[in-house]
Amino acid sequence: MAVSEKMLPFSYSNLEKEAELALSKEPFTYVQSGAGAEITLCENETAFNRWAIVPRVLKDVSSRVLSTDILGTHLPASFILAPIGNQGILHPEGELASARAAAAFGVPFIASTVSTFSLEEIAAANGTGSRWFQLYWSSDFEVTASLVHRAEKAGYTAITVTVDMPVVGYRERDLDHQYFPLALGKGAANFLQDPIFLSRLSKPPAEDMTGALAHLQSLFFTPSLTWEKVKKLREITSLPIIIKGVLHEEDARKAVDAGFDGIVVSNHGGRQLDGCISSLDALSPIVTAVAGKIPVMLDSGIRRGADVVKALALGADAVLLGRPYVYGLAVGGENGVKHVIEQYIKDVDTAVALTGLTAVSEANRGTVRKVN
Ligand SMILES: Cc1cc2nc3c(=O)[nH]c(=O)nc-3n(C[C@H](O)[C@H](O)[C@H](O)COP(=O)(O)O)c2cc1C
Ligand SMILES: CCCCCCC(=O)C(=O)O
Repeated sequence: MAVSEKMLPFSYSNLEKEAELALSKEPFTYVQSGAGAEITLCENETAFNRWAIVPRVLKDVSSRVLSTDILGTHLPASFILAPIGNQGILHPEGELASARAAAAFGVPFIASTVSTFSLEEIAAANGTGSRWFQLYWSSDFEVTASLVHRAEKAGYTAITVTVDMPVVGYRERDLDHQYFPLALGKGAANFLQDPIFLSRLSKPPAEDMTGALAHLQSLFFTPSLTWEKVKKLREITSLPIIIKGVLHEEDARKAVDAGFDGIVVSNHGGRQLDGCISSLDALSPIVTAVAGKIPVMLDSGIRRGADVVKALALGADAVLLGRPYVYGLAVGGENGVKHVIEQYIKDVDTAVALTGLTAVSEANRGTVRKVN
């Protein structure tokens, strides 16, 4: 029986196990692992267990609204697919398969700067679906601007700038394997098709791929990035700009003051600073600081429908789904991602009904209680 015909797992843990069977150890570890001792990776999930939903009964939940709109983008079940780079290490169709699956359900897809396929190829696969572009700020500003302009032209409707990677996290298990997909060229498509990037090379990639990838590595990180510099994005795009990777409420205030349009509370799935706060624990002070001025989204640790309800109850406007959908990709390509999306929609719907809500917008602080 072909993988795509097999019954795909419903539980996150079985999906992860199937992905492990489908992949060789290096790419599987790249997705599964976190930084350091993986305390934060683990905390991202256990933080959800410290909150319990306190359901209401006899509320007539026969009709339920799961959708929300964020910055002009419709989210059918209050989640978006998170930017995940290098998806070609998981399946030959990589982001193309994920973007097609997202479009089939009308779920927005965030394409990473370090995708295996270029943002134009992903846009073509996503078709009439909705998509945002995730930006890693390049130390060559003209390359950054070029990526943003290409994203605008290709129908991306928001820019999500990830700010939690001034340097890469100390990912011990990837170091053990000496496995770095960016260095292998698995996330280079956007650069190798960029006229400004290409103009910087002394030889075209076809003649010197090693040199092209070395140049990419040399401009990829910008540890000198500041609020002042990132504000320059406003001068080069009229699209909404969302800051991803905020954990401190003071930074959330700065994002509002700097005129950004949204925040993603995220610790990058525990892949950057091990020992930092879980996203869920960071959420409430940020929601208070932002005071409804801009949307607040959350990722890192969303594994089931009840997690979505808990995040919304604690003030998130929507969530990003990360590892689960790329495990689906590894196990079954486009069908695998479709399966995961379908199950999350059903699971959110079930959790909403059993919480006693008729719409996700009804989730509030009274929906949950801190239990330990
Ligand atoms: C394999 C992998 C690659 C990732 N690549 C990116 C990326 O290119 N850009 C980005 O902003 N975040 C990236 N992230 C972080 C995700 O967007 C998201 O914050 C994280 O997956 C959330 O944690 P969770 O998957 O455990 O829920 C990546 C995460 C994983 C697991
Ligand atoms: C050199 C590290 C680049 C990593 C880009 C993808 C990503 O964000 C990740 O977490 O992995």
